[in-house]
Amino acid sequence: MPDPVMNIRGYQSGSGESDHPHDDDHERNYSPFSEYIDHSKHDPEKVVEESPNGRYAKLNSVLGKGAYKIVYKGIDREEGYEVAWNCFQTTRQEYAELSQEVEILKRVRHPNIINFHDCWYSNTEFIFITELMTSGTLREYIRKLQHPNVKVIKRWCRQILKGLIYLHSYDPPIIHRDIKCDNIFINGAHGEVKIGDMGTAKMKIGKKYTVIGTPEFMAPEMYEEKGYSEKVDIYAFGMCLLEMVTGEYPYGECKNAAQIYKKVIQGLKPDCLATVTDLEVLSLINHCIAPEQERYSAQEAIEDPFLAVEPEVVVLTTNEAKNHLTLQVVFKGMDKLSVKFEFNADTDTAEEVVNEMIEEQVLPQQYQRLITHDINRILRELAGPNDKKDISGHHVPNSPLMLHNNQSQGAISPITLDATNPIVQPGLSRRNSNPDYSGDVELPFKEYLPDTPIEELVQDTAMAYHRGPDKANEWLAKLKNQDIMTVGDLKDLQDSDWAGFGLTVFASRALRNRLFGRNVKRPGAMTRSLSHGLDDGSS
Ligand SMILES: Nc1ncnc2c1ncn2[C@@H]1O[C@H](COP(=O)(O)OP(=O)(O)OP(=O)(O)O)[C@@H](O)[C@H]1O
Repeated sequence: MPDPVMNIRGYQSGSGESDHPHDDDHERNYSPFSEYIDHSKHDPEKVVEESPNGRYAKLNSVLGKGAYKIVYKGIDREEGYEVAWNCFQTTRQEYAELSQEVEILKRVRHPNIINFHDCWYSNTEFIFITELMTSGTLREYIRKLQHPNVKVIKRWCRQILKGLIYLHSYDPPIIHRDIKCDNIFINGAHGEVKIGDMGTAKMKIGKKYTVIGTPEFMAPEMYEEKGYSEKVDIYAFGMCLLEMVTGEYPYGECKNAAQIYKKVIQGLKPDCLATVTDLEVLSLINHCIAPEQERYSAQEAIEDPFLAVEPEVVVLTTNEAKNHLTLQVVFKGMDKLSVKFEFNADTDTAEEVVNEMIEEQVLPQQYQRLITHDINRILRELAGPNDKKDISGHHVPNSPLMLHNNQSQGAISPITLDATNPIVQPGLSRRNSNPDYSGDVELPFKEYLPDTPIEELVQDTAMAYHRGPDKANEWLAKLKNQDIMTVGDLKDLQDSDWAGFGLTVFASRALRNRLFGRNVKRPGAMTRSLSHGLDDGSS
């Protein structure tokens, strides 16, 4: 086996400074920066070079230098915004070999990955234009904030993982190979986090003394020449998280790459791991730096309890009597799921409605207690100090605020919208996991003749609301139990008759909407709305 230490890229000192101890090597092969250094003395806004097509201009302003490339500020003349102009020393032959990679990079588009706009070869350099990041790297931020608070760390982690989920979902997966806090950039006032230094991993492989990663962040399998998978990015992410929470560079106790290598292949963890006291963080790090077979995927990591987003219930509208409410479950900080539903304080209880939403797979079970608790809090606040409840939890209608109403108003509208991170719901096809999908009825309105078999209505409804055959059969059994055999049998029923079927509020609403044509999607009625009630009268 070749000496792996000779095969990894320039060791960076544990002090966390971005020095490049293999400068010798660079000097031997080329001197990428010396010809540019004096430019900083001149006007930083001066255009010093243009792209072959004239669209991009390089300004006389260096944004940063790494071991391999020098990055300048540039301008996209067509769009009128600033870009990063990256110069990477390489041969024309190496550049030609990269053409396939480059085509892939051009197609990579994700809010948590730095955009790659264009590239060309010029005068011993591979030049590529990327999105410009304005606020430095995560590593600089960690140093600046000293100990970033847990909320900030969670926000960073979710964004990095969303980027990784996207890259790893390619077939074959795109492996970054050099995830570390120096390659994760922060943008602007909102603290957007993006993965950078994309696609240069392959280029670096060709360089002497270099490979693929940074020793402190390299998974054990990367040191062995047996091949590795996208899980190496998760290992590196685990090390980034360790750096975020401790402020220390992992394996800072090691003096050189050889020492790190020895520890990593023996399964010895970085010393600073022992200083992590928060058990949730520790568990997530351990799942990320575990041996490859046991290691989390990016999706599993984002679903880890440490990163789970706690839902909150908000009141959207209430009537004057404050007994008919429109509530919404919001998952703050994550556009994962939002559920709007109506709640009749006289006839519904938080427990029943939440159970129903879980039963209908509109809400994940794990939030049952939290959401129930939140709805009850809202009810208490709305009812004020004189509120009374009966033994079943229903509001007693002697409260001056409460009007009695026998009709249950609970209608639940599932909305699952996030192009990059769709929540997985049985019966909800991936086809629907795009931002244009409003989560409700997809079939066109249909007039059912009275002698239409009840099966047809039930099947259409289940399909329209993305419920599987199991649900349809369950609804059908309940209706048939009450001798409902045709659509005609249902049409003339009163609300109180519907209550006798034992269907959930959701199922009754869905069937009635389908039957009577409320809220049925017609061509052009698709909205971009994140929240779309079953019974919101929008159509
Ligand atoms: N898109 C960008 N926007 C703003 N600044 C950037 C951008 N990309 C890189 N830089 C700056 O240039 C510096 C060098 O870039 P980078 O670290 O990616 O180079 P590298 O040669 O690939 O280095 P290494 O492999 O050591 O990470 C960064 O530290 C950063 O300051």
